[in-house]
Amino acid sequence: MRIAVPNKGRLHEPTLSLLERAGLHVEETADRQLYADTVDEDVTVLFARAADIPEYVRDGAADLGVTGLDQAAESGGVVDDAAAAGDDDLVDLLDLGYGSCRLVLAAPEDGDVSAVEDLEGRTIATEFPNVTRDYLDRVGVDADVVTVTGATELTPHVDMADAIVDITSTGTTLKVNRLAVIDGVLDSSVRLFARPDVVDDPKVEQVMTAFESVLAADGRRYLMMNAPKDRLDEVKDVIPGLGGPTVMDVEADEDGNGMVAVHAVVDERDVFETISELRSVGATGILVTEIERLVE
Ligand SMILES: Nc1ncnc2c1ncn2[C@@H]1O[C@H](COP(=O)(O)OP(=O)(O)OP(=O)(O)O)[C@@H](O)[C@H]1O
Ligand SMILES: O=P(O)(O)OC[C@H]1O[C@H](OP(=O)(O)OP(=O)(O)O)[C@H](O)[C@@H]1O
Ligand SMILES: [Mg+2]
Repeated sequence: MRIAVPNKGRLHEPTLSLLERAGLHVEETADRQLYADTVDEDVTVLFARAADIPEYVRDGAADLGVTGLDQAAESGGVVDDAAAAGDDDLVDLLDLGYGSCRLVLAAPEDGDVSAVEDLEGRTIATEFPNVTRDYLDRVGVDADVVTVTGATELTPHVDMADAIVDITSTGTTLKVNRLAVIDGVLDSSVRLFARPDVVDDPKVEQVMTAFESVLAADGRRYLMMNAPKDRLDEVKDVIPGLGGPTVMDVEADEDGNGMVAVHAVVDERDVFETISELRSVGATGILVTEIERLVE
């Protein structure tokens, strides 16, 4: 099975780190190599440009792809439900959470375009012509779409376009180019995409479970402690655990009081407060560790 992942750009590093955390270590390769093996002999990684990955998956060069929803939507149909997928659609299997950005319609701050309706018969420049045309159809506005391959923000200032559809995240690029957002076109983040015919493959489900386990571990911590047996109920009340803590008998303390070891998964935001509460109900030897993966 082949997974296509970004070969460079902002999505490259976080994707490799996700594969690593998911237990799919990618074997070292010389720079710019196109393929790499992983520790799983059935899984090969194929490095491609983020924008090309959807096409690699649709064509069958890869079975799975990791890239932005914006790129997948630009290349053709994307569905959430494999049962509803046409042959040429991609199935959006999993939101991997990073690469969050928005495709927006923007126009010069002091210009005469303040709503999409103002663009009737005018020109929009973008690196995403298909997403832009779909959007214009949706809102019922007839405008010309000009495709550019970069520096889109410049085009309204050189009379190439009246507005643009482009990626924004912090908003800095739009601001320095004196462009104001007029409408949202698409919310994007990095997803795991599959071809409809491989969705039920056990290997695909295995990769999905591995990725999900990494996402589930994010923001969670593992708490371990000893507690007096007779105060266990109070300890349990304090821990906002995942399906209740695990409790194991341990040796009695020097005074012969029964002790238990308590393990629990907690939200990292709760750790600070939980620890002082645990101490106040008699817990000792409290240990907090990171979780690499969590299969719920
Ligand atoms: N500013 C941003 N914030 C968050 N995500 C972004 C941002 N810009 C782009 N992305 C996401 O990353 C994807 C790839 O963008 P990136 O800039 O890494 O590659 P690229 O521009 O295709 O690289 P290159 O042009 O060098 O090949 C985009 O399709 C989008 O999903
Ligand atoms: O809202 P902001 O945080 O300013 O981010 C938006 C900018 O980020 C991306 O460019 P990138 O940095 O990838 O450069 P590129 O044009 O070379 O791809 C995108 O094309 C926007 O220009
Ligand atoms: Mg870029």
